[in-house]
Amino acid sequence: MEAVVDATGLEKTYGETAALSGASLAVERGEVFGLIGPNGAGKTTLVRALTGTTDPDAGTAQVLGEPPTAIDRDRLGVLPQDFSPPDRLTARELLAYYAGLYANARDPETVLADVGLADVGDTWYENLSGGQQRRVCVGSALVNDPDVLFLDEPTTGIDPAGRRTVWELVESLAAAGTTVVLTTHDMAEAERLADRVGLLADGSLIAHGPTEDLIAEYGGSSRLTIETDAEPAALACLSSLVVERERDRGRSAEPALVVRDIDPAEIGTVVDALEANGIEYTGLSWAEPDLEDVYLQLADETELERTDRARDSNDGPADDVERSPETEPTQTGGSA
Ligand SMILES: Nc1ncnc2c1ncn2[C@@H]1O[C@H](COP(=O)(O)OP(=O)(O)OP(=O)(O)O)[C@@H](O)[C@H]1O
Repeated sequence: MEAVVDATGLEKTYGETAALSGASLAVERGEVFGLIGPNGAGKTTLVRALTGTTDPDAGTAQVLGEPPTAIDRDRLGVLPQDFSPPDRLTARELLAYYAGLYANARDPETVLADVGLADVGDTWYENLSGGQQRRVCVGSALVNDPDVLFLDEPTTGIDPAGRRTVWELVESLAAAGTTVVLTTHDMAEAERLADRVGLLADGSLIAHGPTEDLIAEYGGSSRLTIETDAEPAALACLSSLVVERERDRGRSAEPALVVRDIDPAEIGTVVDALEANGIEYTGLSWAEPDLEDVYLQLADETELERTDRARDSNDGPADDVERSPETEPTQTGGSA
């Protein structure tokens, strides 16, 4: 299939900082590609290199078969992370203004409704809430009905209902054939929207693939989390299972007991064992691994690698240093 976005070996350095260090990626027509990665990983720089708003120091990028600076602007939609339109125009006027810049723009009224802002269309941009402002920005990025749409953290600051509105909009655009590249820190957003996800760390794509493949490869096992004040007794009565004390991300800052690799059908056995031993618990939740597990696993590996590299450079030449298998990169500089 034809790659609509095609980048190889992109490098970009700001002073001492390597924002991109050999990033490669290929996105096919009609695909939604989600870019995830820690703060400072290089996501925005990659989007900027792909949309012609920054020149890479090395490497090549093509969008729709052209260098990014040569693309017909009617075919490209870009929502920068820090887009700020004029304050003293209403949401409706802003969308009409941006529509007016293109030969074949969508009807701005339809776009206003699509981003869920029909009832605040006459409010000045400066008086819209942060989430409403971001929705106007999303609308203005796609008002030209682009063939390729880059969205840099499109839903930051948008409430859960508004986020769903934007997700549905992206889904309907993708269904109609628009190629979408989006960066996000919201793993649910990447999991829901992206056909493929790429994890960027230290300026290169260290893993990429369909979400389910990444979860199968890096996500680990299912877990049953048990919150109880009687941890020693619970550990003793569940001694036939693999139980560890872990922080259950997203719920409580306190570590809890976690039974790993457990089938939902076995939850009853655990509950029976706890009750038979008179162990009270305040919470019991089961979860399958998801993209957040992949992210945390790979981010941990990257951190380990970075520590390793720093230690090697302090120790002198790395050639004679033996690395443990746990700290080997999972995939480096691969092309998505
Ligand atoms: N114009 C610039 N001048 C100097 N340094 C920059 C510039 N743009 C980016 N950087 C640096 O390059 C690195 C990558 O930044 P980038 O904004 O691409 O990361 P990101 O993955 O988008 O981060 P975030 O998730 O926080 O948005 C960071 O260390 C950043 O400080």
